[in-house]
Amino acid sequence: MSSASTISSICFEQGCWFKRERMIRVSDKRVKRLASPSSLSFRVSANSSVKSEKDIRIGLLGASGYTGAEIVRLLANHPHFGVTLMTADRKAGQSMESVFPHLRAQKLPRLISVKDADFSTVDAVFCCLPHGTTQEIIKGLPTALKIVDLSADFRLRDISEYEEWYGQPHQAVELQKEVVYGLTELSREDIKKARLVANPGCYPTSIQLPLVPLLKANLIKHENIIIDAKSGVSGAGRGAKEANLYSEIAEGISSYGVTRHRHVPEIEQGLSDVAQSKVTVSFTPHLMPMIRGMQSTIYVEMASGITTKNLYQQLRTSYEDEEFVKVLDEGAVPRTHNVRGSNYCFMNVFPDRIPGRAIIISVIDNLVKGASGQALQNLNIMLGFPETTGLLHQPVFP
Ligand SMILES: NC(=O)C1=CN([C@@H]2O[C@H](COP(=O)(O)OP(=O)(O)OC[C@H]3O[C@@H](n4cnc5c(N)ncnc54)[C@H](OP(=O)(O)O)[C@@H]3O)[C@@H](O)[C@H]2O)C=CC1
Ligand SMILES: CC(=O)N[C@@H](CCC(=O)OP(=O)(O)O)C(=O)O
Repeated sequence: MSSASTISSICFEQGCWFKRERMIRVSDKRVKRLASPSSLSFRVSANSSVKSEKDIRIGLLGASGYTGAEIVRLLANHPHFGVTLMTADRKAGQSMESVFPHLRAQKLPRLISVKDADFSTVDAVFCCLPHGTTQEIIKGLPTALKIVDLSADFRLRDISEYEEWYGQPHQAVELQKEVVYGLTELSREDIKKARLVANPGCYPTSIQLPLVPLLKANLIKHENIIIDAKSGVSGAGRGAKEANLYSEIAEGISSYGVTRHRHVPEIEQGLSDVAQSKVTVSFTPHLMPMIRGMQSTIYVEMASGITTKNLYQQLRTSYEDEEFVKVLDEGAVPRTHNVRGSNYCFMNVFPDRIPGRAIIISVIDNLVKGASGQALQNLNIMLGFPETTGLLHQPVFP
């Protein structure tokens, strides 16, 4: 690491001055490359003449979708990650500005097909492809790359469970063994060492964040957990589907995936791991007439002798040092409006009218903490940057 001292430029970030080499804790090889004066200035991406002055080159697979665009938006405020490679499917060949005019202020490479991408020109990849297409593609990427996959393709450890719930054979069984499930606040140490992180689904994020600390502390029962969850329509992606037309969504709500939503095994996997026994949940998602936002309302039975004050205190203690998970003041009701556009999860606990039961409400923005924000939080950790880098903006209200 001795060459790191040759790049000791001073940076101001999140209220502190850092020497640049303190923030870069990647491999020796990487630090050497960063130390070369020419590599510190401009780099040309493989697929266009766009250059990035930032020192980590990011590839974005599925950049023309909602989560891809959200990563680009967030990276505008990241001092180190510059997007130098972007792929699309139907929109390959187009400029990002034509697909997402709100991102026009950024200098971005043209969208290309995955098959034309040169991955030797990037340091890390966010994979924002539909589930079912991702295993095959990730399997072919250079092993030196750090990858955060936003799809569901690597979230389930049990291959047969994946095949049952996703209805297709797993294409990368060997790779699955090294995957770290990236619910950031609960797996930080593993994420630091990971090469491939499976970013959690939006519903599983909003549900596991409140339930994991309570199960770990044995404060709630493993049975009769009922989850009523609601999502904005952007959760379904940008691809055209009849069910997501304005006339189908506006002025109404609809349940879907009743009894068999594919997030059930992901939620149960996470909860069972901490409970150290099988936890099952009743989970019903709903589509709401809103663009972004997600609320999970969770009904639990408390362990014998436990009160909602105990649950509240446990959550407050668990998350007191967390930047992005906030347990609100007692009695305050979390609202999706208050986390919109941000990486926050707001939660609270309420006593049910029925003795022994509690109601937990958790809200996130499905596109940020539920997808792109948490993915950026994870890549920051994987590359040794402060995990809040590029994520400290305030929610947009209303
Ligand atoms: N939306 C959300 O709130 C969340 C999404 N996720 C997951 O993140 C991933 C991306 O979601 P989202 O951005 O919403 O999806 P979108 O449908 O908005 O975008 C999908 C992207 O993948 C590209 N694509 C589609 N099919 C293929 C293919 N066969 N080969 C290569 N590229 C392809 C599309 O290109 P083109 O536009 O050119 O067709 C587009 O860039 C999904 O796996 C989703 O489940 C996870 C958490 C939350
Ligand atoms: C509203 C809506 O359709 N939401 C998606 C979940 C989005 C998400 O988190 O999904 P992945 O597991 O696909 O990454 C769904 O229910 O399938």
